[in-house]
Amino acid sequence: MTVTPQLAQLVAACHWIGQQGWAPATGGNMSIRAEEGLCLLSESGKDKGSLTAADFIEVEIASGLAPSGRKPSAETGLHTLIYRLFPEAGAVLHTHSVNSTVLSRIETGSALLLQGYEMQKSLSGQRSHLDSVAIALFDNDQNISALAARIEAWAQTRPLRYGFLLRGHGLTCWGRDVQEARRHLEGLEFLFNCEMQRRLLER
Ligand SMILES: CSC[C@@H](O)[C@@H](O)C(=O)COP(=O)(O)O
Ligand SMILES: [Zn+2]
Repeated sequence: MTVTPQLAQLVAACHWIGQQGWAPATGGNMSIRAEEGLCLLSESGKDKGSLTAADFIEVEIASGLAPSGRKPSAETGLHTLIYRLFPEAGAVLHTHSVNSTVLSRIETGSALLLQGYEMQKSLSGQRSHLDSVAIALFDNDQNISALAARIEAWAQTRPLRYGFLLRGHGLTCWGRDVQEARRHLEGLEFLFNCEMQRRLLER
């Protein structure tokens, strides 16, 4: 497989995610959009902090099938959903940090509201800490097709921007390219950390 600059950046992002402790024990999955209706997705069950370019599998965005017969992520259906919903999305990063896992359980509503933080401006298009950023929050489901259908239905009536949380599971976020997806991931994780500590201290 040709190692494009985006694939090289994705592999580097996976190593960084591993170093942050956001992909413990094979958790997490990562992908980029490729040519001709394909995406390149991490192979299921690997340690995502030590992936190489050879650990990424071509998957058809329309069908979710891997022509090679290799086994892409168990959460392939969420990556392909994002590429179908958002033509501008070029990279998707899914992580299992402690903060996203716990906060998504503490918050019982259908979105985590972030407001009052300068770091909201790490999210493309955000201009002020005075604005409110809603990160959609869905109940987790082992049936990925059912989960993807719920997320798709939500996105038909409400804005779905930057990423979404899965309750007790983690964060899936995206960007135009690996660089933007990585900035969104780092910004959101920083904001989750702040929000977690604010909720603990303000009780
Ligand atoms: C540690 S198991 C976690 C998995 O069920 C899943 O949530 C995950 O993120 C990784 O699955 P994978 O199939 O390796 O992409
Ligand atoms: Zn996961």
